[in-house]
Amino acid sequence: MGNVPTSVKHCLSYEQLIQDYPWLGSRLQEEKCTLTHEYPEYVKMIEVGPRDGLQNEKEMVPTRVKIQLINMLSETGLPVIEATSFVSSKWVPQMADHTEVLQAIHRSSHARYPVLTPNMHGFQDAVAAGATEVAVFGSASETFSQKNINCSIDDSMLKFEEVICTAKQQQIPVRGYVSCALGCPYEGPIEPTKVAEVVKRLYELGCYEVSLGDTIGVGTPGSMAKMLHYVMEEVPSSALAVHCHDTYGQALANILTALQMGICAVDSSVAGLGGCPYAQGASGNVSTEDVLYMLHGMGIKTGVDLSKVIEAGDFICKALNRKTNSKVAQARSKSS
Ligand SMILES: CC(C)(COP(=O)([O-])OP(=O)([O-])OC[C@H]1O[C@@H](n2cnc3c(N)ncnc32)[C@H](O)[C@@H]1OP(=O)([O-])[O-])[C@@H](O)C(=O)NCCC(=O)NCCSC(=O)C[C@@](C)(O)CC(=O)[O-]
Repeated sequence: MGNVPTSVKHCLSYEQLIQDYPWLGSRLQEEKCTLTHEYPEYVKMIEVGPRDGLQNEKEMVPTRVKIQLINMLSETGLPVIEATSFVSSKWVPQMADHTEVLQAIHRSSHARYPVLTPNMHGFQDAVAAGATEVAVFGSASETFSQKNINCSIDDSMLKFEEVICTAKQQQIPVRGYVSCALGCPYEGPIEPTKVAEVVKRLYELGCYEVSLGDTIGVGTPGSMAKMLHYVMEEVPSSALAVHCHDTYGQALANILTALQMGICAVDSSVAGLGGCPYAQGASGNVSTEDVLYMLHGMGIKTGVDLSKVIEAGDFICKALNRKTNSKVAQARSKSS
């Protein structure tokens, strides 16, 4: 460690920081205690890498690679891993192997494996493939709804209602997404009241949790706080999650803002993979590694092993011949 420049040392882990600067220990410990009064003690991490992270890849990712990625993520302690989506392979060819993926993964008894199902067709295929949890995905933008799922917001709600009612009868939990919660690639800014209305509709239809998607990563702590203010007037914070893309480098700040406002469920993607096929310019989701590093540094529990997530990130980046988008993984590889 002696020859490592200070700037690099600053990139090392929280634990390493305390080891290198023992006098900081008590101060950081005090900060940790103060912070946990304001933030949740536990945050549920929803890993969306195998689905949102991979759906936009131009080259087909071999099915065995997807399976191994999910198996590695299952070893990390992540409580939720979104495995794939049952959408049209004409629209999203990368997810065409959904059945093989879902049937071959080793499911951990500690994790859940939701899959996306936009309509009854997808829901029935998913259940036949062994899905035990599904997610419907709507939008707060009319144009995005048309481009993404080929129907209006109102029509999408009719399709979701059918899925949710049938899922309820089969005791299958349904999660909901609302895309464009902080901006749309076609319509620009979206009124927070419109976001709140769509979130409320999904919640009242029976989604146990609704994830607020900053689909193109244009949000800031200011717009996140404003949007959440309106949404939380309609739906309790315990039924909300945030799903931030990092296009403008605001994702961690936006997540922190959401935590301050009582949200304790965060979507993220290993190695920061991702982008949406119907959202030009959307960069990857916030990386799971970076969110974990922030939360653990604040003394917030997740039950997830950061080192094992970094290993899974290394694996998928090598398979895709890609550099990780995670700052934490980059810093760790420089320091090792
Ligand atoms: C929604 C559909 C299926 C409607 O697609 P459509 O063409 O409007 O559907 P349709 O009902 O008119 O049927 C046309 C054909 O598609 C088939 N079909 C119909 N449904 C299915 C299905 N589920 N699976 C497989 N096939 C299906 C159906 O059987 C028929 O086949 P044909 O008779 O012509 O041979 C289509 O628009 C689609 O697949 N869109 C892809 C949407 C998608 O996956 N987007 C990316 C995920 S959303 C996202 O990334 C955002 C999020 C969630 O991460 C949050 C955020 O960041 O904001």
